[in-house]
Amino acid sequence: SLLSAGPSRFYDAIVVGAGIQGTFAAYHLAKRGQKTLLLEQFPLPHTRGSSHGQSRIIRTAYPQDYYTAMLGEAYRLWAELEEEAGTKLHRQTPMLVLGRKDNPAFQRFWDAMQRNHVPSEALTAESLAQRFPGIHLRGGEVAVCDHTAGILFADKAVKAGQDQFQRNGGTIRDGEKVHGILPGAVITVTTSQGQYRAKHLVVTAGAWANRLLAPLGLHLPLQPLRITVCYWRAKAGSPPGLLEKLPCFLGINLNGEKRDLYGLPAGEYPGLVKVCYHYGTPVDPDHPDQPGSSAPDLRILQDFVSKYLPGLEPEPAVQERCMYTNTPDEDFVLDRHPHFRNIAIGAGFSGHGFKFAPVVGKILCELSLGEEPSYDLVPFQISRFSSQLKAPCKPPN
Ligand SMILES: Cc1cc2nc3c(=O)[nH]c(=O)nc-3n(C[C@H](O)[C@H](O)[C@H](O)COP(=O)(O)OP(=O)(O)OC[C@H]3O[C@@H](n4cnc5c(N)ncnc54)[C@H](O)[C@@H]3O)c2cc1C
Ligand SMILES: O=C(O)[C@@H]1CCCCN1
Repeated sequence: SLLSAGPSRFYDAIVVGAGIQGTFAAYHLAKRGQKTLLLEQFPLPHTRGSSHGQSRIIRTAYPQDYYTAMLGEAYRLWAELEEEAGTKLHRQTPMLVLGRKDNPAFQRFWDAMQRNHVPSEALTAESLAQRFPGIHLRGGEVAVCDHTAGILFADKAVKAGQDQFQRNGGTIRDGEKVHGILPGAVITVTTSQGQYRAKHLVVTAGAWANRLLAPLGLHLPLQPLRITVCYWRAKAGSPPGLLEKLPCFLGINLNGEKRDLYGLPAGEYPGLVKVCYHYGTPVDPDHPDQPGSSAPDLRILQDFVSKYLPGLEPEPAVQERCMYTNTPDEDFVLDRHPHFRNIAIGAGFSGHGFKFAPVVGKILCELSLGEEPSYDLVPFQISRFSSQLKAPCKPPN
């Protein structure tokens, strides 16, 4: 029974899912003095979710002001974790936003960067060619450089967050899968190994979120996608240092693509540049190897690399796998369960959530404790989906 199981079965808060978001939710809860349990289905560290690998982009450039507004605090909290852990978790490198001047999506970036005074600089194709000779733009394309950007060391960051969580008194139980959540003033969580109780719960289950939420009457429009992460080698005879001198870049609708393409300079694999397509194949997170081929994404990438990064071999040298969990508008879900208000949900990070994790974790901590969140969460509310579905006609402008 629960009683005979001893006091370790009772917590102030439980967090389900130890990716980067759950790790930071747990970290903030523990720092706030909450006795917190972080549960993870796989033995840690693992590579079956969305938070593994060595690098993620951090940047202030965002088309939507509500993301840029979170980034000031995100940079500060990342630096705080670096300080606490005594490890470097990022390195600064400029990020180029590339696109056609007349492209509306590119203009939204550019306008927002001006509006929000992001330290940045516009580059013509000619000045870009001088500064970053590895990138070849084509007619009508320009670049704007975000000088605040950098690369987060993803695996190290997950580990550092979990270490600091434990240092603040938190408990991690990995290789332990949550099977059921029984809501109430005191919530009961049933796992592959036992039962735990807590007054506050955070669900940060990545691509598996709906598996846990559906039994609680919530079906979020989340689409897990399999992403092929590709690393590319310089052609024999390319100028030495070419790859290291590349910045991060985000190509908006380049080469006629509907989705963005992006890249990171060599670092994790010496001599290999990471260049990927910001989309993938719908996937069941428990069977990530099943049908649906990544060939179309690869062809998109090869065509892009051969035209825009001609110093690279047009065949990827290394391929890895990762997952996105996309919402229809690609905005996150940061909200309480509509009926069970002591359950906070963080989901649908849509391939751009890593940089925000310290702030996301703080928000989820506040939501789970029933506090007023530090940010306006309207863009992230669950109710935006139900109104979309219910409204038979467009609301008046
Ligand atoms: C290729 C790629 C590139 C990206 N690039 C960037 C970038 O440049 N910048 C950026 O900011 N973001 C980027 N992202 C996005 C970012 O990595 C994700 O938004 C973020 O990692 C999502 O974290 P998460 O904690 O929500 O999910 P996850 O890391 O998947 O964590 C969820 C965890 O919950 C666990 N879990 C699920 N169900 C259960 C259960 N029943 N019981 C116990 N545990 C459970 C899972 O095992 C998993 O560990 C990228 C993502 C990918 C894939
Ligand atoms: O969040 C980011 O900054 C990147 C941009 C490119 C696609 C992957 N995510």
